[in-house]
Amino acid sequence: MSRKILVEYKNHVIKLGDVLLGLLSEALGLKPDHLKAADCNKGLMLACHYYPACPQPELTLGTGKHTDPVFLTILLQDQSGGLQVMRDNQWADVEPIEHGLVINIGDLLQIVSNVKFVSAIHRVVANKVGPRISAASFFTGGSTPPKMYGPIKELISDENPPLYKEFLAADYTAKYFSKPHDTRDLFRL
Ligand SMILES: O=C(O)CCC(=O)C(=O)O
Ligand SMILES: [Fe+2]
Repeated sequence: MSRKILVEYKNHVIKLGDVLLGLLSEALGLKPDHLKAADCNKGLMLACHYYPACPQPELTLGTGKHTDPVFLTILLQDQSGGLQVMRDNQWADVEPIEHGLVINIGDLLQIVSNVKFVSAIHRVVANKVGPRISAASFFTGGSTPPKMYGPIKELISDENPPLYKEFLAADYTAKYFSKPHDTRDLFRL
């Protein structure tokens, strides 16, 4: 991707992120700007993936099973296929839709929503035909100045006590990359 296209793409992703966070705020019964005001639209990171053709796809995976340690992921995938999401304890193919984007709820949105939203468990299977290319845009949250995140106060009540403690988004990401197990559990109350 050329630098110019990348900057243009990034600007579109930021706009879409704001729209999505507005809708997600409303879905939580909050004001449309709630998640944006909490800097959930900040800290955009782009990861471009290149999966070469694999001679023995049954022996490996393109990307192992995981959840994204972020608020929201906007994923652009080519037409190869291979992305799968866990649904009812089974892997379901996320069929590529031409010019379509895949939106993933990440761990941080699960935590601030106090599990009203659940982060998507997904993986990418290897493929004999290739390469496959994808570009993932991650909203990792506000880090300058560092910001504490935890279940949103308005969503907490006696019937819905907080399920997580507060933490810095950057600490969450650091723990995610240093521990082999489910990072969401590390912040459980
Ligand atoms: O390549 C893909 O479609 C998904 C990549 C992914 O899950 C990630 O970067 O977190
Ligand atoms: Fe992912």
